[in-house]
Amino acid sequence: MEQTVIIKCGGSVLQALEPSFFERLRDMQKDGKHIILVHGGGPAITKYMNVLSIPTEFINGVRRTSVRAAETAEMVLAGQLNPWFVYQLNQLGLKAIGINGNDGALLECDYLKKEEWGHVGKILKVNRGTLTQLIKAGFVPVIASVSRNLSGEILNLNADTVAFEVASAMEAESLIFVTDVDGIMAEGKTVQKATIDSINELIDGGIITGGMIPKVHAAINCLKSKIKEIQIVGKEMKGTLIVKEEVLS
Ligand SMILES: Nc1ncnc2c1ncn2[C@@H]1O[C@H](COP(=O)(O)OP(=O)(O)O)[C@@H](O)[C@H]1O
Ligand SMILES: CC(=O)N[C@@H](CCC(=O)OP(=O)(O)O)C(=O)O
Repeated sequence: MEQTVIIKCGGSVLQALEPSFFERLRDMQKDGKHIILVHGGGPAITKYMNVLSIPTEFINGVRRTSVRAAETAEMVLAGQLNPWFVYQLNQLGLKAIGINGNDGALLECDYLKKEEWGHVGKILKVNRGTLTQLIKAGFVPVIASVSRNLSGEILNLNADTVAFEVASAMEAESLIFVTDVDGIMAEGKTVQKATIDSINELIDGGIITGGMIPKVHAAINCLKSKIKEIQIVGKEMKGTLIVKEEVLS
């Protein structure tokens, strides 16, 4: 859909977003952009898992998810953070509507690899019509990164991956990852422009680790699916621009 912008807000920053972020969304709307928000909530899921004495395990930024961890993820993402975020957006006049992968059959999912990852999902299809209808009705869809498969089992989805899949299905013009750091950092500084090659070097060199890995993988997949503009930014919306290859000027 023309002029669609996907903005993914990480759980690391979601509840610390500042008025300038919401103003930026309003400005984008005034410029005729269709906004779709995707949010995570990793730290809050971990917090509740600790309360419930459920062990936490991450591999390369992705949570290995037991049944109880999946139940906690659904409860926290769809039951707590999504309504909270929608409320904030509505307060500012953005006409937000909260959905998860299960609502309007938005995300067709199944197990990524059950023996290895447990209840982590992979997205088979994004039902573009659900989002298009909401946008046409003037809503800002706010997507929580959890869904169910056809048998009703809960699947925990990495929010960076959801953002990429939604951006790709909607043929979005840009995807912005908002996180708790000002983009990709190397040698103590923000990398202003990163290419697929430079990202792979930073991963191989152990500079990009943990939660940054699903983000850069999603960004690389975006480049391959022709999304023109991809950014990883902090709360001030400043950070790294990800481009296919560096053009020498
Ligand atoms: N090279 C890097 N540059 C920036 N952040 C990095 C890098 N490598 C690892 N990280 C980690 O990635 C984190 C962001 O990912 P994550 O915690 O999953 O955030 P979110 O909840 O926003 O998805 C940063 O806070 C930082 O600790
Ligand atoms: C499978 C998987 O890793 N799911 C994530 C879902 C939340 C998420 O992605 O939150 P952030 O955006 O804050 O990282 C998790 O359980 O933490």
